[in-house]
Amino acid sequence: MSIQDELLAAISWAAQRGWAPATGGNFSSRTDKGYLVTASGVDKTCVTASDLLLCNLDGGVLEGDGKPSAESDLHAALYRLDSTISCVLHTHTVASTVLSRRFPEGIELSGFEMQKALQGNQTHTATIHLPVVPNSQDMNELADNVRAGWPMPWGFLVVGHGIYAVGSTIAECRRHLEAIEFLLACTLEESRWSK
Ligand SMILES: CSCCC(=O)C(=O)COP(=O)(O)O
Ligand SMILES: [Zn+2]
Repeated sequence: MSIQDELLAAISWAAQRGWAPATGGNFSSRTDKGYLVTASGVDKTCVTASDLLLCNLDGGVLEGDGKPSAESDLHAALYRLDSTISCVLHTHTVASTVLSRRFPEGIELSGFEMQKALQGNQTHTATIHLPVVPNSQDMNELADNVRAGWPMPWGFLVVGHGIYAVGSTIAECRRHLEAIEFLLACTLEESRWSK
């Protein structure tokens, strides 16, 4: 499968799960010339090849019509920051939005078997830290917030905004995104126990 087709499949997969409501979310994959990224403001449930733009690593458009994602410069910053990142998938979900507002200093996870889906983890007994960074409409500032907490091998949350998952392949990035979302859904559910 081509990178373009694999990225389109990942976008459709995420959007069908309701993780990209109201045009929220943006998705990209590294290519030999830069990265392919979703156009801004498109309905992510029906993205086609014409909704993808090819950008260079400074975020400049090389090919494609329309405007790249409003958050394209953050994708570019991530590809520049870490040469092992080949895919960035960003979603807006209820669990990530609520928990990033509740825990802006980051989220500790332990005891979940699903932690092992996050690269480098072999046991549910470890305590792992899911980083949360402050939101900004300025992508340079948002990228600075991410750089301040680097490395973030699976991705991070942005306060009141959503999940940015990263991976060395599109498949790994999908696994990280799904695992993070699952772990956050469990954490949100558990927060109801004390009520
Ligand atoms: C509709 S949600 C606000 C914008 C946003 O956070 C997002 O992820 C989508 O922006 P894009 O320009 O990539 O469509
Ligand atoms: Zn967003």
